[in-house]
Amino acid sequence: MKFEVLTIFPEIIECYIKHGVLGKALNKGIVEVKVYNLRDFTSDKHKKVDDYPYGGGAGMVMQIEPFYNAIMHLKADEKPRKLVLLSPQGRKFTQKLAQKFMEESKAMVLICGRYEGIDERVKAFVDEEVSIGDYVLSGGELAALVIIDSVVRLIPGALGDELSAVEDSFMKGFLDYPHYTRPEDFKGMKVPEVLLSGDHKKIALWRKRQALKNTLKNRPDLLKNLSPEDMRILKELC
Ligand SMILES: CN1CCC[C@H](Cn2ccc3ccc(-c4n[nH]c(N)c4C#N)cc32)C1
Repeated sequence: MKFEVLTIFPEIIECYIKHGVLGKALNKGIVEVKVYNLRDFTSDKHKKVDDYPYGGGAGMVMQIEPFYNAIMHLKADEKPRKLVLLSPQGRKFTQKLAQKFMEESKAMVLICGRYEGIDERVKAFVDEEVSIGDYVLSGGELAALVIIDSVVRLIPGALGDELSAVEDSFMKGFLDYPHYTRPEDFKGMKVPEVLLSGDHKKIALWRKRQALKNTLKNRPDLLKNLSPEDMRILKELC
């Protein structure tokens, strides 16, 4: 899968993608990320990308020309790609949408604005407008990284043999169970006995109960379409 990112801060993207699962997926050739600086698609000597808003108001708005020039440059190879604009006005990004992007797109262009936003006419050249959540960020780059990270995790082989995104919370429809590692006793805070028992059936049941308990407490909205067994466990918790 190929990601092409349009931004005025390429370093934000370039720094993050070197690390962790994403860095390994890049080294394996499972994913490719190319970052384009929108200033390289300007036509003035000052590489200007913003201007005052028509109609007045605070702040600056990003001009359409650098976005248009960059998109036309990418489209010159005539390869199919999904163009995604990151914006607070977009549809909510969820695990389900990450799965859809992974399944349907061989290449994605992630378009990152800054300032007060971008000229509305850019939307005529994009396929999707996506928001990662109901809070205001300073630009689209963090959102682009969230999308890249969550989509790459779903690519077969990206997590390595021992791990799988299938086990990720949100994929299962509820939150994750608690995790513990050494030491067994930290200042009197002990690891739950069941995790030391070696009884895998008991451990699995304990983890399921804890996951459902966490979900009931923090994200009851996720508790839909539970299996009869999970519903039985949930009822015991209520
Ligand atoms: C005061 N203004 C308000 C509107 C947004 C301005 C900053 N900005 C400029 C471009 C841009 C792109 C995405 C996001 C963003 N914020 N929250 C999310 N979930 C996003 C996503 N995806 C934010 C952005 C600041």
